[in-house]
Amino acid sequence: MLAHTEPRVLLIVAGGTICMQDSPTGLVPSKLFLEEAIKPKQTFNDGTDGLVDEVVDEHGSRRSVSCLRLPRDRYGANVRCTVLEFDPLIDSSSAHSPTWNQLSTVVRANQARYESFVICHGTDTLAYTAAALSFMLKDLDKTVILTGSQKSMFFPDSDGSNNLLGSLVLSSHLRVPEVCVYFGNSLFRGSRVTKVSASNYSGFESPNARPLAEVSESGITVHWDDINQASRGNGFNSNSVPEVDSSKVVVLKVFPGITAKLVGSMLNTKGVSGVVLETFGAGNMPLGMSDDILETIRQAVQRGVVVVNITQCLHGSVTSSYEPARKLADAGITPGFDMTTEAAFTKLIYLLASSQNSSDVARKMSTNICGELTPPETDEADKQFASIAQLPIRYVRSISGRDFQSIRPSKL
Ligand SMILES: NC(=O)C[C@H](N)C(=O)O
Repeated sequence: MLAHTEPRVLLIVAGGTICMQDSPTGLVPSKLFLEEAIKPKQTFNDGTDGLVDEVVDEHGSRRSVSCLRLPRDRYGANVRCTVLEFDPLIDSSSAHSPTWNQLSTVVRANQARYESFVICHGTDTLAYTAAALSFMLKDLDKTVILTGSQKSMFFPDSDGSNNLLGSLVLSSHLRVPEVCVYFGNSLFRGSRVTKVSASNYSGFESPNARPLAEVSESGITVHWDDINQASRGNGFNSNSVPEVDSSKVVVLKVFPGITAKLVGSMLNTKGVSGVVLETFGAGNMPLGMSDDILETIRQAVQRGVVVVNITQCLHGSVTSSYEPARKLADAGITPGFDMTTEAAFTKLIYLLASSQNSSDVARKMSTNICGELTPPETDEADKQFASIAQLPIRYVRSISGRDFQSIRPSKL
């Protein structure tokens, strides 16, 4: 028989659809989330009444909060879940560096008392918060999982219960010393995710890195080899991470016909120290029409602005194959390889908060620091199939029942 244990998880509720109720002005976060959407559900509450716990909250104060005991699971554990609800709860479209600083501070301040952390967050900017925390908590030796939902847990057909329960179970049973996202039955690395659907229950993907774990009816598959185990240190220096400030970095998406004037207006904005340039394909932008763009970038880099080149494509990496990408590199742009916009943006913010030296920041932007980037030599982009002329055509019956028609059926 398995020993009876009570792993302790701190559930931090920051806001998002998962905790929203309808109002005359539209969906807004509800203060009744814990009392009316979580506590009455048997999967989250074995009926033990009156459990309380004391935590350090998002304002740095000690607060007495409710604690739930989950029903005994397959591994003999009654997970204990302490619930800290932020005040105010927010729609994540408003979340940026103040929220990231609060979340990082709460995890750090409470880390000694909990084995793991689950964060309920809106999906709109969940990928940004997950990436920001991946950098800000990279020395933490514990599992942090962000989750949310496309439909509120106040509605019976919500995906929230599944996402929340999965996060609590995975975080309390797997040692994954990373910031992760659990959504739609997949556990992703936090610095790799991006939101790909505004409504689908599988709303997130991690395009350039497979999930760390996947859940199906038959069980939980964990890709152990992919999980960061390296050099997380023996503990956690709570003074080691400065507060981050998202107002110092901008994202500029290149579009056909973009002008030097527009590029200049972003790069020369007062207070901007970093720019994430989302370019076409493998790192290109229209330089043929106007070399002023290169000159504008060169001057900004010389002034100490860090400019990072990432691709607008969901898959693949910035390379130096094409002339425009090489010219951008010669002008001082830093290749961000296969980082998502979310990872590049938050990494730049994090590095700028940690260092005054722009060439040091630029160098680290091209270096993998917590699994957010695939160095170019291991880039998959150039791997090719065998010639299509040599590939077998497999016979697949269509859903409508119509057979595949070949112009040479006898040869296939
Ligand atoms: N599904 C959601 O959570 C969307 C919501 N607007 C939010 O990001 O807070």
